[in-house]
Amino acid sequence: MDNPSLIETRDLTISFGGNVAVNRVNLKVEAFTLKSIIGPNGAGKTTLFNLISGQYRPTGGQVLFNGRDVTALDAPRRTKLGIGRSFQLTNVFPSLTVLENVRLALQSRAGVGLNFWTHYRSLPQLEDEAYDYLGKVLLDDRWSAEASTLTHGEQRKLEIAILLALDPQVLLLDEPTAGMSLEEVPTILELIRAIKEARKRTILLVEHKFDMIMALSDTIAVLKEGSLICDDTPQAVSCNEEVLEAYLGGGVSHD
Ligand SMILES: Nc1ncnc2c1ncn2[C@@H]1O[C@H](COP(=O)(O)OP(=O)(O)OP(=O)(O)O)[C@@H](O)[C@H]1O
Repeated sequence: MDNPSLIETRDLTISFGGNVAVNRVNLKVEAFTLKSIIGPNGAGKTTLFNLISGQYRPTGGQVLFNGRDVTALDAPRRTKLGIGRSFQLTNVFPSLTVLENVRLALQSRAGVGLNFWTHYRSLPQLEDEAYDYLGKVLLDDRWSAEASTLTHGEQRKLEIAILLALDPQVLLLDEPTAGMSLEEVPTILELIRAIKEARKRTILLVEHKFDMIMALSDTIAVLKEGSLICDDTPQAVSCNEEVLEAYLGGGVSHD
């Protein structure tokens, strides 16, 4: 038998009241590739992410990770398996410094937990490593700042550094550059490109920035009103009639 896709959804569905936000979506994400999920506003992109990461339970269908059915697992268990998702602020401790936040992620990955004292010897090493992760998102110069004092763009960078420090097999990036200044965007773009080119991680990306999607994606999945209407190479997607129609009729945001 062929190797299973790293992530697969089968007829994945969720409704909120009468509103079917994700409708029988069959998606395959191959290991070490970057797939973007696009679609007009309200198409179900973030909801699909929440279903894959375990934040939402589907009303129908399955999520498989490495061939294993993980539909019944909650988000922390899926994170442990290797499905990592950055959440705006929910995994940032506002009163700790930027460096401490990343160090905590490294400690949780290493299973060191929050007990600093019994493991004090490893702290300098973890701090060096945390500092390196901050360097990757160009936030090292803010290492000593309290997280609550960061600008919106800096907070997003910190979330990405935390996610990288957790070292998941799959990175779910939901609009990683949202709220960033124009000068900050290229850093994140280059970081995602470097992660992709290292071919050690699999990336699922929701983005509205079209140029970024075209430049980075191996494949692009297009959602419209909760349904998957196309999943193909950037070139094929860009000339797909149904996709063009979905956007022309659906009001794509060009931010
Ligand atoms: N917790 C929820 N309760 C009720 N409805 C929800 C919930 N989460 C999502 N929805 C609905 O699901 C649909 C899809 O929303 P979703 O945020 O996934 O779209 P999106 O494609 O990410 O949109 P955008 O590009 O604007 O971020 C919308 O109609 C939204 O109102």
